[in-house]
Amino acid sequence: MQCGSGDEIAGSPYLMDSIPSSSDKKTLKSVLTIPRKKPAKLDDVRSNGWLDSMMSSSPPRKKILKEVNIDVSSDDADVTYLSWTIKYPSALNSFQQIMRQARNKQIVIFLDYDGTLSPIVDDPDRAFMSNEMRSAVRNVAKYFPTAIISGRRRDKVYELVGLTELYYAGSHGMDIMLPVKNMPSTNDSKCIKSTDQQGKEVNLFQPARKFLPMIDEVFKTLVEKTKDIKGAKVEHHKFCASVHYRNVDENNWPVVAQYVHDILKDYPRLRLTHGRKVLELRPVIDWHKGKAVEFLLESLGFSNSNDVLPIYIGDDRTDEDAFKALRGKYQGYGILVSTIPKESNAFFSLRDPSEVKEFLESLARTMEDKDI
Ligand SMILES: O=P(O)(O)OC[C@H]1O[C@H](O[C@H]2O[C@H](CO)[C@@H](O)[C@H](O)[C@H]2O)[C@H](O)[C@@H](O)[C@@H]1O
Repeated sequence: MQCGSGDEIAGSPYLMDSIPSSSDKKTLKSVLTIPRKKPAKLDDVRSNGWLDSMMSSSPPRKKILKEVNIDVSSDDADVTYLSWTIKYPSALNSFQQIMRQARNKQIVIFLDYDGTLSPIVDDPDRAFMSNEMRSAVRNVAKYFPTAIISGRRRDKVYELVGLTELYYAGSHGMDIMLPVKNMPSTNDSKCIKSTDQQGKEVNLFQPARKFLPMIDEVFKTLVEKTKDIKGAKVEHHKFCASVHYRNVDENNWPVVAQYVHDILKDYPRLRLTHGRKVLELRPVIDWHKGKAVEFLLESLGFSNSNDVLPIYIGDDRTDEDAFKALRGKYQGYGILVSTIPKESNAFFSLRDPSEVKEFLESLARTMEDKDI
């Protein structure tokens, strides 16, 4: 990726005041997308590794292979992928092995949403899951407790999935809804009573509640700061906020990053995580998708690790916390969804949401066959 040099962007704060000559239309186009008031300097994000992380986040498969000097002919790409699956075998090819491991145990399914149940698309508001995927999830939930653990806000992910029979955790696990009977300690200050979409009484576990006003404030600041950056999009996820740069001209990525970096300096109790072409600001509390998985397992009555086989399917860096957690006490299986080889704490792999659907269908079919 070509990032703009510091000089290109660190000139006058009012770039539009000096219009380039008509022969330089390309430059004009890129200048037009640069915000009028930009951060004073971009040095921090050039030296702290943020830009490298942003560049390597969710790259197209061809680009990655090119960057590591692999000829991008599809045959070679397939060979590279196949050798990677020696370390992270396909969960489809390993299905019988997984089933053998699950003998006499209760399988519990955890699913990430974006990139796992729905394909990655440019507009986060249009990341819909297919009806076929919805039926696959519905069928699997008939036999196994099933939870969705998403970076999105809980009500949004519920709206996208639309299945009442699942457990939902939003904001990277910082907002978990459970039936009243499942909440371990209702006296806990992190738990509050509420009602679900059907008016049923539920408990909410929200370990970052006190951060709500701070996230509101940061969200507003982010919206204001990035409003002139073409393609930038800020999302409020209740307990965290996201700044998307997927649709921002690459020359402006340092500007986006520096804004976020500058805001974080004013909020030492927030930290940054990188997702797929998204920067996420979240509370510094020791809570993430891995903790949420452990919390759900305990709340659902599976604290005896010998009785349960948890399976977590996800595609993002934030899912790594869950993969890592499953390698501990529970000896469960993380399944990484990826079309490109990458290092992971997962055990198995699946290429894309269509393989996720196939895997879920196989799980449900195995149980249906037992029912007959
Ligand atoms: O934990 P997840 O359910 O995977 O949520 C992670 C982030 O997903 C969304 O962004 C990602 O998907 C978008 C739609 O395909 C895509 O446009 C974006 O580039 C991806 O980062 C969501 O919008 C984020 O806020 C979530 O944190």
